[in-house]
Amino acid sequence: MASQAEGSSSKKKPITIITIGMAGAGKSTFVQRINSYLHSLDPPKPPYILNLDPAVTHVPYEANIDIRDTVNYQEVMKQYNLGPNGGIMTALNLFTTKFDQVLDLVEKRADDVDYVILDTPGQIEIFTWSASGSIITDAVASSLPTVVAYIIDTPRTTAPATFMSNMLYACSILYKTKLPFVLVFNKTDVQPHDFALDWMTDFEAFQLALATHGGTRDSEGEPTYMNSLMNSMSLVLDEFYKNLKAVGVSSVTGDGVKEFFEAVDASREEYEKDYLPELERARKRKEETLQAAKQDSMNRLLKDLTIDREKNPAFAAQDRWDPDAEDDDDDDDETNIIDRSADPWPGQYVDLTRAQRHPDEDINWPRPG
Ligand SMILES: Nc1nc2c(ncn2[C@@H]2O[C@H](COP(=O)(O)OP(=O)(O)OP(=O)(O)O)[C@@H](O)[C@H]2O)c(=O)[nH]1
Repeated sequence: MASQAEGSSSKKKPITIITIGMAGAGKSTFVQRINSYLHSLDPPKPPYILNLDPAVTHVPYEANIDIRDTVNYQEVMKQYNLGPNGGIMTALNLFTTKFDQVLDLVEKRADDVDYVILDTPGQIEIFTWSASGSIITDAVASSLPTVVAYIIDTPRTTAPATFMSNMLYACSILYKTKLPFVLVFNKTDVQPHDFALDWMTDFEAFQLALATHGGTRDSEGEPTYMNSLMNSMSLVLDEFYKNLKAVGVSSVTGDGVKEFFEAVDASREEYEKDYLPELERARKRKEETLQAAKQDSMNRLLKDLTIDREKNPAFAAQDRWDPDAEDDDDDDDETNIIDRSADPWPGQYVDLTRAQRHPDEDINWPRPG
């Protein structure tokens, strides 16, 4: 996949915002809110939106590309005999096989939009711990400046242990993706996020909250194992907090959305300074390894051919490669990702054909996990 992020052009490339968060944290409502905020600007800056949740029944915004137009998740569950999570993951795997088309559509619109927004499946691990989630994230990030918006349900994060679990999860995503990261404390209309900022900036404030929260001492008044563990982990997290931006947002009232975009715009620089050079290094390493492996295979092939020809000169004389005899089964030209803003939607489409080489083949690919 060609990187275009480093190319120079008069217009800045759009920033991709990948929204990730626990089930019910408010991802879809947040996407709807930032979408309406961008529309309300003068001049308006309508974003390009991708819905990657195949199981959602309703999204409160108009997606440009919707996974549900390509893969019927109910059908995937039936065909592959899967439960709901396996169905979502397999649907995402199937969609990922077409992601080059998605990127093409996004890149075609790169000159007209400033923001590309990805709404991810409700079950966070389906996106963050699956191969398809990584492929999608890497593909997008190698093509456009990208930032992860980690949506947190603030009212449900006021207990120190829950707060820490959520932060550890965020930390794991940050280190996995290595992308610029914005923590979005959502639902501030219900619960202001000051306590969270306090805990993130003042280590002792968190320790105090931990010590005074119920269940942290055993019957003899000693700190519990859990309490000691959380104490140690909060030290680790202290380092992690330095690497990210945090904003409080209410997706219902729109409070904090402006600050969110300031954080996103500031992340562009971070992406260019930290992520891109690392991406280039990784690419170069991969290219060198590939070249070395190719050269090695070629040397071995030539050596085998020489021995073969010496042993069987008659066969060697007939051994000619006929390019016309090659099987031409390259069906990559097939297009079936739909940009709703450009094409009419032809109806529900289930792309399972590529998973089976012939109709009665009894295989279950791609498997979840
Ligand atoms: N009060 C308040 N409620 C919110 C806010 N954002 C989202 N909600 C509510 O939180 C619930 C979950 O919101 P969704 O946007 O569906 O959350 P989600 O993370 O997309 O949910 P899944 O994809 O199903 O995991 C809904 O009832 C929303 O109305 C907010 O800022 N304030």
